[in-house]
Amino acid sequence: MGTIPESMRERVEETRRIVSDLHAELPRWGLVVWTAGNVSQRVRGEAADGSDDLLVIKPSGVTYDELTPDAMVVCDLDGALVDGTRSPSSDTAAHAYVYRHMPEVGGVVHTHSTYATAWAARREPIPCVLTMMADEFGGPVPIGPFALIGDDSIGRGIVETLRTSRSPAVLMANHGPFTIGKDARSAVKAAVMVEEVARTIHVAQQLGQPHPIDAADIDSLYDRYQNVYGQ
Ligand SMILES: O=C(CO)[C@@H](O)[C@H](O)COP(=O)(O)O
Repeated sequence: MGTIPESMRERVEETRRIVSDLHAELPRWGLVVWTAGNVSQRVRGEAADGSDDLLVIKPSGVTYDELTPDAMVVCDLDGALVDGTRSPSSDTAAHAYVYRHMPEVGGVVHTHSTYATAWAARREPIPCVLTMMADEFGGPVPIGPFALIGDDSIGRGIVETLRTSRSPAVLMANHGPFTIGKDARSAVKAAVMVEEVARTIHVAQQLGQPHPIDAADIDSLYDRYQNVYGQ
């Protein structure tokens, strides 16, 4: 097992608190059952290429009411355990792959939220027919390839899909949503929003054919929301 560099210790402990708190948002927003979801955040090291970055993630199979900052696990970007008393999430390899190949990403979330996962089961991208989708996703929410857990397959599928999309969410085929963000809070927001639009558009489709939004309007909405909205 590696060690946390002295220069990163304080930021790692703060990230443990952040990631522990954000896991409580998954059941709060109805995104998980039992332990079926995880949140991680990158802790940047000293190396310019990010090779000494670390990630903080939940321990595998632990229910959300048992999670505390001290229970959070620290890994390197190969997914190897650096600090922690329990095994890291079974999705750690996927989170680590995303951090290695998308240096701008600071947070990753995975859930099996019902409506988004139903779209994943059908391998159907969520069409951009809501202004909320244009705001948050800049277009459709794409489908990633079917990939088995256990190696870099899921992470590779996430990166290959999101590299060609403005969306911070990808629906991995027959599995469920993975989301990314500049930090873990942004990735949790994307997980909440992808479940919301998956539900709304599912309802809309029960009533008829949703009307598409023109590409120019999607661009305008996305630009405003990403660069003007909020504080
Ligand atoms: O999708 C899977 C397993 O197939 C995982 O997302 C688990 O559902 C959550 O695993 P842990 O984070 O508790 O290891």
